[in-house]
Formats: sequence, C-alpha cells, structure tokens
Amino acid sequence: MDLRKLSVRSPVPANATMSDAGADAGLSNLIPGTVLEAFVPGYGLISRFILHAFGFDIGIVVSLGLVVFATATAIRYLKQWGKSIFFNYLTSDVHIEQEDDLFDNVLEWISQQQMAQTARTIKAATRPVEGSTSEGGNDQKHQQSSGNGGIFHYGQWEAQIPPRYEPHFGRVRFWHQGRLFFFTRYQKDNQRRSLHFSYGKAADEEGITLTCVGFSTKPIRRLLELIKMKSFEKQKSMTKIRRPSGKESRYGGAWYRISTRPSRPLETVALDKAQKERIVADVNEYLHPASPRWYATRGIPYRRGYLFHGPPGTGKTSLSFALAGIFGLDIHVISLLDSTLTESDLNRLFNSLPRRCIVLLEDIDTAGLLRDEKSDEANADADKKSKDSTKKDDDAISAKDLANALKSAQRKAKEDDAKKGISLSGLLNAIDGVASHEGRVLVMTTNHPEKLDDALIRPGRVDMQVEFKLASHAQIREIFVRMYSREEDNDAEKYGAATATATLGTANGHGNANSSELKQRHGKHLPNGSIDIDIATSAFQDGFPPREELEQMAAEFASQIPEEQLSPADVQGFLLTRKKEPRRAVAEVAAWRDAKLEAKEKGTKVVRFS
Ligand SMILES: Nc1ncnc2c1ncn2[C@@H]1O[C@H](COP(=O)(O)OP(=O)(O)OP(=O)(O)O)[C@@H](O)[C@H]1O
Repeated sequence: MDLRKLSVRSPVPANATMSDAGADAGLSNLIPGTVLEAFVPGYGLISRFILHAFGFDIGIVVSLGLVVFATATAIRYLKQWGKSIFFNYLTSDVHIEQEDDLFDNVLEWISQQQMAQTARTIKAATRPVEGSTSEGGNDQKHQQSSGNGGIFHYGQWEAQIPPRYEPHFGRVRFWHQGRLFFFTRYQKDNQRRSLHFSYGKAADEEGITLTCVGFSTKPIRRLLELIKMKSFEKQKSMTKIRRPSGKESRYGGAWYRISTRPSRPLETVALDKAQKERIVADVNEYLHPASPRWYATRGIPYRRGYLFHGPPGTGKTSLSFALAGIFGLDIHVISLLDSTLTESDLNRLFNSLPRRCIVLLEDIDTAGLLRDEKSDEANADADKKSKDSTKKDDDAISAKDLANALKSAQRKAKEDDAKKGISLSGLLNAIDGVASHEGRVLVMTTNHPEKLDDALIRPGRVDMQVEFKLASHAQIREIFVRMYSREEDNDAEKYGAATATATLGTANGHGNANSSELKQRHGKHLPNGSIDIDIATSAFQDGFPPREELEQMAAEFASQIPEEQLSPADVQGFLLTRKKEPRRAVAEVAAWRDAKLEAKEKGTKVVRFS
C-alpha cells in the first residue's frame, strides 16, 4: 500500500488544529488522534512535524502497529487464560519432591523418552559413573582406553560416556500408551531457596509435577508404578547407601544418598555357614509382612537390633552390606565419630528413616559414650603429672601451677567430649525414640564390646550378638578360592590387560614384561627361587587353575597362616597385590606371614614386606 498517496489524497484542512491535522487525516481515522496521543505520548507533535516536513501522515502506520500489538496481546492473553483454565480445571497433578527417590526414577525414565531427545531446550547432565550400568559394561570403550602398554586411562574412559539429556525447567508434553501427559520441572519457591543459600548451599532444590488430562490422578499413579518397577528392575542388584546430610543442610531431609553400589553377595563374606544362616533367618523372619502384627499383639516394639563385634577387618561392615543386598534394603550409615553430629541430629535421623531399612551404627565404642571414662583418664593424667612434678622439685612448682595444670587438663577433656556430642542417653533415646518404632534393622558394630554400657546392649536394643573372629583356616581357604575362581576370571577377561595394571608397582603389573624380567623382579621377593612365579604368571595367562588344583593351593596357602592371628582383611590385602598369581601368593605367604606377625608382636604398623 502506498501510504504517501493516501496521505496526499487526504490533505489537512486549513483550519484544523495541529493535533487534529495528523490524527484525522486519511486512514489515520482508524484510531482517532486523541486515542493515539494517549497511547504514544508526544504523538501529536511528532506526527505534525513529519506531516509538515515530509507531507506524510504516520497515523496509519501507528494505528496498524497498535492494532497488531493489541491483537497479539489479546491472543496471548486468551492463550494463557485458556491454558490456566485447562490446567486448573481439566487436569490432575502429582508432585514429586527432589528428596524422594521417585524424583531420580522419573528423571531417568523421562530422559529415555523420545521427547527428551527431540525437545529444543534440554539439560545435559554428567552420567554418574559409580554404580551406573555403564560402568564395566562397555568392553569396547575399555579397550580403547587401554592404550600405552595396557594402562587404563580413567579420564579417557569416562569422557566416552555420553551425558544424560533430560528436560530442563518448564513444561513439556509427552504421550504414553495413547495418553497425553505433561512433565513440569521447577525450582522450589524463593523462601526455601533463600534458606538454602543462607546455609551456603546452591539453590538447586527442585520439584517435578506430572500432569494428565482428566479428573483423576489414576493414569499418573499407574505411570509412576511402571517407572518404579522399571527402576527396581534396573537397580535390584544394587544397594543404596545413605549417610547423614552435611551439617549445613541437616535442617530438612536428613539423609542423602551417597552411592549406589552392586549388592555384595553373602557368599563373598567368609563366615561360619551356620552363623550366617542364623542371622539371615532371623532378619528374614523379622521382615516378614506378618511380623508387625505378631509384635503388636504381644505388645513388643517392632524393632530388631544386632551387635557385630570383633577385631578390625573381620567382616562386620561387609556382612551388613550383604544383608542389605539380600533383603533389598537401603543401608543408612551413621558414624558416631562424626564430630558435627549432635543428639538432635541423631534424633532427626532416626525420625526420618524409611519404614524398612538397615541402620548401620559404626564403631559405637569410640563415640562420646566413653565420656566419663575419658575425663577420668584426663583427671588421672593431670594428677600423675602433678605428682611427678611435685617429686621433682617441690619448691619450684607452686600450688597455683598445679591447679592450672589440672584445670587445663579438665578443659581439654571437656573440649574432647564436646566435639563428640552424643551421650549414652542421647543414643538410647534415638534408638528407643517414638519414631524408630517400626521396622528398622539396627546393626551396631564395635571392636571393643567390653567397653559398651550394659544399657546399650540389653535385650530389646540388641537382640543378637555376633562375634567376628580373626581368620580361621576355613575362611582363609574361602577367600583364596574366591580370589582366583572363574567368576573373577570372567572379569579379568573382560578388562584384559588393563586390569593387570591396577597393581602397578608390583611386578605383575607390567603386562609386557618377558618371563626372564619377571623372574628377576619376583626373585627378589621369593625365598625359594623365582621359577614358581613364572609358572604362576603363565597359569593366569593360559586360564585360571582348575578348581581341584585351586582348592589344593588354597589349603596349602591356609596351612601356612596360623589360625586367628590375622584378619580376613589382611589376607585379602595380601592376595589383592597378587591377584593374578595364585602360585606366587602360595610361594610368598610364609615370608609375608612372618613379617606381619613380627610387626604385630612389636606393635608397629610397618610391615617389612612388599
Ligand atoms: N569375613 C570376611 N570375608 C570376606 N572378606 C572380608 C571378611 N572380613 C573382612 N573382609 C574384607 O576386608 C575388608 C574390610 O572388611 P570390613 O570393613 O567388613 O571389616 P570390619 O570388621 O567392618 O572392620 P572395622 O571394624 O575396621 O570396621 C573388606 O574389603 C572385606 O571384603
């Protein structure tokens, strides 16, 4: 359209005022000049100027612009109004909090849907390596990352794991089984976020809303059940481990998941078979769905407590994890050594336990329960010091100095206690508290059962005590056989030469070394020559020893270690540095045993053996 012509065909009347002139000319009548003046301040002045200078009436352009703008706004408004009517009155929602496991399950599921791949704005997240199925599952990538003479480069391997793409904040729609759903991801309200900021944590608290069309949440519930089942299928062989949240965020969700790791099979814990069966049967009976009623009708609190006691490295923690795996329970680990843990934290942690789980309270003897004993020790120390110094020079040390020494020793003891924070009564309250009445399995571990207060281990708090001993011959044989059995072989084949390098620093780490080099290097350690080592290496490379031979070797190996002198962890540690060389392990065990026992006798931690 030729606007100039239009304005020429509609000259301004001579007697028109300046504002009327522009406003009323030609098609500018579409919107009267006075109205335009109201919308665009100074419009009259500008239009008159342009009209006089160029003979062109801008009224039509401005009018059209305003009409387009008004129409677009109206459409947008109507759209929003329609949307809000739709979402407020015609749909149903289910909200999921970030703290809940479902949050991750839904996010994982949604990130595998078509819409998450094709959406124009998505969020990329680094896939967690720990416990993920990608770990260990990609042989080709493993091999690619094993350049440089078989050295496995973790960074390179990790770089090849593609990120996870998931919907970003906002709403996206998706279809599932012929139904329309909406997925909304949002950040939590400002109040909560600012609280997080004030605790120094990033404002990453999020939530998810799933929406479906209709007046019932049933389709969403069905979808969530399906997602839960799928996640379970994926994670059924995994154990979730939770620890208390950091001090700064302990005000809310008290637990956070630190990792998910493959469940530990019970067979991998070398323990007396009958003992293991007894524990498993006991936990199984306790967890049975009929048990809560049984307990309730007899007025017995529905809880079960176990005390695992024994020297370090004898399998207390390992058995707890194995139990969690067998019964499909999450494991909640609390260390009473955590100096930031207060009694109210402990209460809150017990309050927020799920209905069924294992709570692992580690090293209960080392926590603040020793408060009185400690301060007694400190007092005794101060007394002794004062007596000694009195003996040395009665005149030199004044009574005031002695009082000061005593005071400072007491202050130190108090500080030590304050750091620990949990008293016996605090712990008992948490264990017996109203909130911990249902369904949890409490496992307490200690290296010093004799130091525990009777109240802590009375029946009702501890229902079964299990003693873990230093390694017996049977245990040593079991650990040896498992270390070199075919199941391990499978892994070894999978990882190829790369795994050999995991023991870098030991001779067998050098995958490319020839046999004479190996003989030389190993010969240093061997009391009886190096030829065995060479055979051992080739035995591994040609395949693991047959079962019968392995059992014989295990018996020979075990016979060289005195019973109940070394822990299973010690034995495992020794074998791990020879994890492809059973014969070398047998050949070197005597020297290692002597070094270990000597160190133990001397009370030194340094073992002169490599
Ligand atoms: N009985 C066992 N059978 C198999 N492996 C064991 C056994 N005992 C210990 N180990 C191994 O030793 C390591 C340490 O074991 P674990 O942490 O279970 O010992 P712990 O008794 O809990 O020690 P601590 O008292 O120091 O906490 C683990 O790698 C585990 O595999």
